[in-house]
Amino acid sequence: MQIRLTVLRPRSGPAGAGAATDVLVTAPAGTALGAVAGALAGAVGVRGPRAATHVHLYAGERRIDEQSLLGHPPLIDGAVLSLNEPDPDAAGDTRPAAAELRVVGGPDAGGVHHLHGEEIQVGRSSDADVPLDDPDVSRLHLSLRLADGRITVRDLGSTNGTRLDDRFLRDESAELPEDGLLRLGETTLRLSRPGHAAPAPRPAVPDGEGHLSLAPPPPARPVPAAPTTPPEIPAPSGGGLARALLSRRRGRSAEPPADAGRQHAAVRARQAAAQRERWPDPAALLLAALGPGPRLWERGPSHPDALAVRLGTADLPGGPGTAPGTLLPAVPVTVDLQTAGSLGLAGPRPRLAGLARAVLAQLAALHPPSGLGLVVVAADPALAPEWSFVQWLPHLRPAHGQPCRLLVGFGPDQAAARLAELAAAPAGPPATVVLVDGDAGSPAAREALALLLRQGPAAGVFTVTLSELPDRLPAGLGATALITGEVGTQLTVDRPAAGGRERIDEVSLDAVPAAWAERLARVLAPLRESAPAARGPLPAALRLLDLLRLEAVTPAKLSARWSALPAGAGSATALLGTSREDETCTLDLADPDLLEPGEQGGPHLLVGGGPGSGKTELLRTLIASLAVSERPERLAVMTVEGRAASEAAPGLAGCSELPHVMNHVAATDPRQAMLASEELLEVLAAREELFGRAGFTGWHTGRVLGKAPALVATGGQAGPGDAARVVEPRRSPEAARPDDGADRGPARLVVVVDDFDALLAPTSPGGRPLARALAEVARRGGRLGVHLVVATGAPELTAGTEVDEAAPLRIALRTDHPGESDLLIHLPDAAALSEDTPGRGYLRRPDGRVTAFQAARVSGRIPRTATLRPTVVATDLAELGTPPTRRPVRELGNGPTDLALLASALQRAAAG
Ligand SMILES: Nc1ncnc2c1ncn2[C@@H]1O[C@H](COP(=O)(O)OP(=O)(O)OP(=O)(O)O)[C@@H](O)[C@H]1O
Repeated sequence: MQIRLTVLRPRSGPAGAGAATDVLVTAPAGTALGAVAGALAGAVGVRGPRAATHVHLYAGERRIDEQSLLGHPPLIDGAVLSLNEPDPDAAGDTRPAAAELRVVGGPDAGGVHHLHGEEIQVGRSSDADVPLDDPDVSRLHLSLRLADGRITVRDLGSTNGTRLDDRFLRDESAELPEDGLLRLGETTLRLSRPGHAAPAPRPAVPDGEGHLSLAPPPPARPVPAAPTTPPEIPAPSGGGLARALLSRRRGRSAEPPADAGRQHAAVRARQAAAQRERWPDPAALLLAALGPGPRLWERGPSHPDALAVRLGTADLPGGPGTAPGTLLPAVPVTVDLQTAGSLGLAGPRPRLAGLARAVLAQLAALHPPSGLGLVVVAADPALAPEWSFVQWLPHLRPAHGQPCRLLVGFGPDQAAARLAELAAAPAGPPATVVLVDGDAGSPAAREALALLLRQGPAAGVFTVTLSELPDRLPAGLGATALITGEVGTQLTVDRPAAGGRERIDEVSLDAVPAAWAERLARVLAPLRESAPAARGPLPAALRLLDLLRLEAVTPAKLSARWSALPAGAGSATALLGTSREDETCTLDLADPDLLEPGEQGGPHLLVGGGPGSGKTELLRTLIASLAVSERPERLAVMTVEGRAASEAAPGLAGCSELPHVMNHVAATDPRQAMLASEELLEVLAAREELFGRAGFTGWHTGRVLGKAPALVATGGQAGPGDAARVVEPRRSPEAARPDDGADRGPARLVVVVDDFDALLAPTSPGGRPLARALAEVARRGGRLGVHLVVATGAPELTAGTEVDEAAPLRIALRTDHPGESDLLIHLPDAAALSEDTPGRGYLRRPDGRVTAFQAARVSGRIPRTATLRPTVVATDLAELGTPPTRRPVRELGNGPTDLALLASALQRAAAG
């Protein structure tokens, strides 16, 4: 498990007080805070002998018990821990508030202020109860008076005045209605009752690994259409039904003019409200994230407003149903990135940065990471701190094997790398938005950016570029938004429109402060979408022996299991690990229901995944699990190693000690490979001859019922053991024959191949014939009781081979690219699996069901001596765009592996 936290140094301490350090904590699931508390203190420079024992950590105002588990709230991604004292900034206002004032637009947007007391002053001064960073707002601009459940607003003689909805307030007070809009300077405020009509929060379930699994959003809300028809007017009082009918028959034009005016005003208000609802303001975004509410991550790739960003508000013409010349007050001005392809933002730095933060914030809050990836590039390293908040956004995680910790390009090298990656092969969720702050940094990066501007949109990559000077924006942008100045700030938006282009002047921009953006990003940091196939927590790691209830494995327990098995063809059931839906994840290679009609025997299994995803361990687990499920006379295993094993990567060699494993083939040895391919072909031929049309299962069933088909004589000696013997050449026959001398007929044979892709390489001398023999097994083996389990590290190489096509059981462990996952399980999901959880994957069954599972381990050491050492490493913003240093998994202890313990018990059970 890895979680990213921030540690605050005590404010009351010496130099550096209050400084924050971001850290990456790596620890096994179940680690308590106490195990890393000293290291967390060390990360902010508080060291010494006292550090480990006298460290107190607070989340906000609450002290965290040192027994609290890492990965569980509050110790989850994005958390801020303060050392030895509560975080004074986190003191929440828990008093019930009469009303809420939201900053819905302007240069300091996003704030949500709870109103307490009788009089609240709003202004630019830091002494104001609601301070606003807007140069066009007076120091004390207006006051709000709360009395008798009503709120009145009064302008305090401000320079630029105050507007309440449509009216300028001079010296008089006016009542502020709910949803009333107050406009002062460039800022727009809206009054609302706290919690009023607040949607129920969506469940966000801790997964124990530092994340919260977010329940899917409720079914897509229809996009509120702008109302066009005036509302129905109630029948005039006293007129009765006849008059109402008459007025309707006469049509609306028959209404008196005063009513028409009311109707138009109502339509205008509804149209404005619908547009504001459709394009939420920054304060609404923050509340949706904090909920988390239904609007969080509401825009999947097919959402009608996907990738449309709100840049500010303006008074825009009303739609049909409003009087000619009507302006809708303070309605959102948006740019649809999918239509425009690219967007350039230009203007003075503080406002520009605030606007760009608002753009990124709404992309991240409204779009799920599965539908949108974000990349942030600033070739000028001095600009990087401006973007530090993006490190908390889950949309920047390199889910597709990009060589970096985070999808950022800070500094010229990283900038060039990110842009080149995107220009070469835009890999990512359905869409990617790349924000490029300033010049791209190098000729190559500029070229890549130009290519992205031209060709990116067709590949789902949309660019937002920032420049202080409009003429430094790259050419060929689809839309621009130019900020006019630091005072009287306005935006001029130029965007595509039906039949051409459209320019909108006098737009009040939405800009959000850096602290607001960081707050939103930290709220989003731990959230993960619960994929349909991966709902609920999976354990980080588990032990096969525990899962098989063989914590203390003895020959007697194994013999007892085998004795309970019915006679007949036997099974080939393997318990692989746990899955959420079924608890245990089991597959049966002998399941006759999974075969085509007329076939008997069972299907084959294909396993794929990137380097270190846990393929070999999964094969070992499967072999061990098969061995526990069946006695060796009825189930034999042949292992094939496509690549040379080494001490560090022993491959399947450890399985050779299991009495079921008849033959271990190193395919890198051409002679062994050749012999193995001949043996396999002989097995198939001998079994076809022996079983005839009955097939493996029919033949065995017939024998149990005393109706065995006539045995075929081979070399004068007839016997069902012949077919089995051809796969037992490396072992003494006694090891495979039961002591009772009973001849039970050929065993079911499972051929387990690791690194199958290596067999297909032109440089593999023995590989080709072996691959051809395996293709024959794939084609003919199922009904003969010969099953294939094949692992590939290169699904693109093995796709389309007979082995691939004959495998209705399919597993994808973590892949480097969604395409590889798709080749394996017909879903891209395995590309999003973390490198920190080897053995995690998806199993696709022949009926199309896909189950997330965690494979159990069998080659670990017994748990008491096995551990991962927790580490705390300070992260450096400048390094986030560079490849991560992989920490080798260090297992302590030197006891026997579970596989060795199991092999010894199985050998004794088989012999006894
Ligand atoms: N189910 C599991 N649970 C916990 N750890 C695992 C599991 N499977 C694998 N690992 C860890 O991941 C490491 C890599 O596993 P493994 O060698 O099986 O991967 P691989 O996909 O075969 O890699 P490669 O393609 O490089 O051969 C192992 O050393 C082990 O520590």
